[in-house]
Amino acid sequence: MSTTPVKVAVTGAAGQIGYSLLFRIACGDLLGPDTPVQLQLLEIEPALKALEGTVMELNDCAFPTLAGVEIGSDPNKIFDGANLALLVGARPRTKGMERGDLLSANGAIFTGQGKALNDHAADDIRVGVTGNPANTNALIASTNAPDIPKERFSALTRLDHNRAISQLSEKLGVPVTEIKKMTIWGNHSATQFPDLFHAEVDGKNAYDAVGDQDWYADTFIPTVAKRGAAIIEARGASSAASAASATIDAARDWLLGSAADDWVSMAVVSDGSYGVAEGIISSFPVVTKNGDWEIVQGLEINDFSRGKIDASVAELVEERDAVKELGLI
Ligand SMILES: NC(=O)C1=CN([C@@H]2O[C@H](COP(=O)(O)OP(=O)(O)OC[C@H]3O[C@@H](n4cnc5c(N)ncnc54)[C@H](O)[C@@H]3O)[C@@H](O)[C@H]2O)C=CC1
Ligand SMILES: O=C([O-])CC(=O)C(=O)O
Repeated sequence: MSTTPVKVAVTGAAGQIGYSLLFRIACGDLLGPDTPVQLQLLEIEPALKALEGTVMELNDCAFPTLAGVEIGSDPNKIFDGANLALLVGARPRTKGMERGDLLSANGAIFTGQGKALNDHAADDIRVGVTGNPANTNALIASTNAPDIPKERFSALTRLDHNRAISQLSEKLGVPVTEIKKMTIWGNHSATQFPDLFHAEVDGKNAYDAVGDQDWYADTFIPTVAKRGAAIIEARGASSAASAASATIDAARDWLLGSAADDWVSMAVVSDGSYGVAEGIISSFPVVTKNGDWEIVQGLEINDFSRGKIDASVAELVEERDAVKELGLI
């Protein structure tokens, strides 16, 4: 095992996603069995007592990869020297809300955290935002961290990506391992566009394998895009273990690389590719390597996809304008 621990900061550590995420990171699911991790956990003051209990449990697991745990409510201290920051801490929506309704409640969290990351994180910092509305919160954090390259911020659409794979696997009766090149475009919201036109099932085109435009448009897309709401309806609380799992998948692939015959969905700063407004944080198909990502280029976008991508991008532009109005960026 290498000796220098990777410092992983997690915010909202006492929340429900945190309760799953911390144990997965600590046991090596993020960086593998040979890389020790130091957890640096941020919570608001009233939640620190509960977090102390979680830390007791982390210690009780005696994970060989867990080098240490620090907790606190000051982002300037908790982000000090962090190599990876997973920004989960934010209010979840409840029944009947859209994630965008959380902008005014959660947006301000990401200004202060962006500044603290800017001033204290390690030079190689990567920042993954899970807290909703994730894309625009990532934009707020990035804008408030002008010294950190914009490419170091991403928002989580990997849960949507995994949901799309799972739904397709169920429909076609194939294992999830046979499904490659899934893409979520746009916002982590009900306007997101899960794209089957470029996905593959056992090497063949997924849209053709389904062969049913009505199922694609009227069942698959809304099921994936509204899965978060369906889980809130069923569980009475928003998805937690699956969100933690996707947060791990996304960070692991970003740092360690995506598979050679596949790509992943990540919301990253747009360079204008595929006509997506420059500067917003929108989900694309990306390949990753050593902590860097590249948008997959050259995919043909048909009229159906164009309309869906444009609608989701329009929503992101509206969210950007709203947080500008609120003085957060
Ligand atoms: N992008 C995605 O795919 C998903 C995103 N989410 C979002 O993740 C966020 C967290 O969800 P849960 O863990 O279920 O919520 P939760 O309410 O169980 O936990 C959130 C935690 O964040 C803490 N917190 C609040 N303000 C903070 C601050 N300024 N600094 C540090 N910690 C702070 C709270 O004290 C709480 O412990 C929500 O916004 C939720 O909507 C949830 C599922 C999927
Ligand atoms: O739906 C929500 O509010 C939580 C979330 O982001 C998801 O499950 O995708």
